[in-house]
Amino acid sequence: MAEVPTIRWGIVATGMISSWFVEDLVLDRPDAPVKHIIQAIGSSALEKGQSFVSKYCPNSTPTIYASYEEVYNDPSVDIIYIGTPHAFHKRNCLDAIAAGKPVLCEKSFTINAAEAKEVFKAAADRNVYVHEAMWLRHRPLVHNLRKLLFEKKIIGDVFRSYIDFGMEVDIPSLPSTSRYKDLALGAGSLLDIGLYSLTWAMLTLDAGMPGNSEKPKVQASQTHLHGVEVTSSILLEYPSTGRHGIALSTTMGPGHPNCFGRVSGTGGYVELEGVQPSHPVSFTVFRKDENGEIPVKGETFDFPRVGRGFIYEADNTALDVLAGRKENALVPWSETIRVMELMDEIRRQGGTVYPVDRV
Ligand SMILES: NC(=O)C1=CN([C@@H]2O[C@H](COP(=O)(O)OP(=O)(O)OC[C@H]3O[C@@H](n4cnc5c(N)ncnc54)[C@H](OP(=O)(O)O)[C@@H]3O)[C@@H](O)[C@H]2O)C=CC1
Ligand SMILES: O=C1OC[C@@H](O)[C@H](O)[C@H]1O
Repeated sequence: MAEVPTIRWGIVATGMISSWFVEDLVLDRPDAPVKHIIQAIGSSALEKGQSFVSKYCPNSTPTIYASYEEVYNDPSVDIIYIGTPHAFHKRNCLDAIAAGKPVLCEKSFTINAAEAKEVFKAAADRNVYVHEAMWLRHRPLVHNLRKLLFEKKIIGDVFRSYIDFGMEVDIPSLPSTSRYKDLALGAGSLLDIGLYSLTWAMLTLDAGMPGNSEKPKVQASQTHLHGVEVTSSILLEYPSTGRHGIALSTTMGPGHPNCFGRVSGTGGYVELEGVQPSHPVSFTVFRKDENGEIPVKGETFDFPRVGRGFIYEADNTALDVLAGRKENALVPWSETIRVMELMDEIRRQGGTVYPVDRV
């Protein structure tokens, strides 16, 4: 068997997403194009780092640091993964870039577009790789669907997409330090989960993205509870095609248990399936028959379920870094800025302000 290249990850923070990401990195995959090594872990406390390793990557032997700085400066680390809450992403990215390390940083990339631009400017100045970890954009399911929609025109001309991300979070009973409640950490449904609904809408309405994305017009409304934005309802309209997107997010209650969205076309529709828009597993195409009728049973396209699905993003990132690229082709810097600007506008209309917006 041909030797595959190796990449050594430095994981910053030991919360939920870091555990999901690391569990997928260490999956035994004979067909993986890259060998992923967990080289270092950075945490606020050594014991947290130790317990993280024994739970999520017990067969790895990373160096565990009680600071993030030491991970950035470890010469045996090839790339940094940032899994802190939104409000820390700018600082963490800037620190990693200053150490000359490539970065894969969780979504939302920053709190606002100004912060994202600051990070990309620093990356450009230092000639360092940076990539927003919008894992959805790396999934084969998404590429397959876009091909069917825009190349094969399987449902004719797409004219509308409806995407709903509902997740019940009991904000009143959470501690004030929770990332779901603390505005200083970036709490709010839009940055956390509405971003997926927006991304899905863009993926299914704009054939040109990410290289030649069209800027949609946006109308939005947001509701707040205890000062935290808990419901965002967004209407997108694409000027060149008239296509509409309805992108929804809420932490007030769960969404549909299996179908989180629908893409409508002149020749039928596609149902998007999975427990949440962040975890799509299949889609079903309902096409008009020769009589112009939509059959009751559609054609389902199912996709392999490998871990939680982070491997596609992880492999692509590793291949970028090993090839010396500075941006990822599926999530280029311009696309991250575009989405952050859209979310800034949605928050402006909806009345959601974070402390850093005022700086
Ligand atoms: N792609 C995806 O599917 C998902 C992405 N995410 C994204 O990942 C990021 C983190 O989310 P999640 O893992 O759920 O968050 P958690 O609260 O579970 O973990 C965040 C970690 O960040 C570190 N941290 C540093 N400073 C603070 C602070 N003041 N308060 C809290 N944590 C701090 C801590 O690690 P330590 O103490 O070790 O330093 C903590 O464990 C967010 O950007 C979120 O949007 C989240 C879930 C899924
Ligand atoms: O990215 C995410 O997707 C899954 C959710 O559970 C989580 O809150 C969010 O950050």
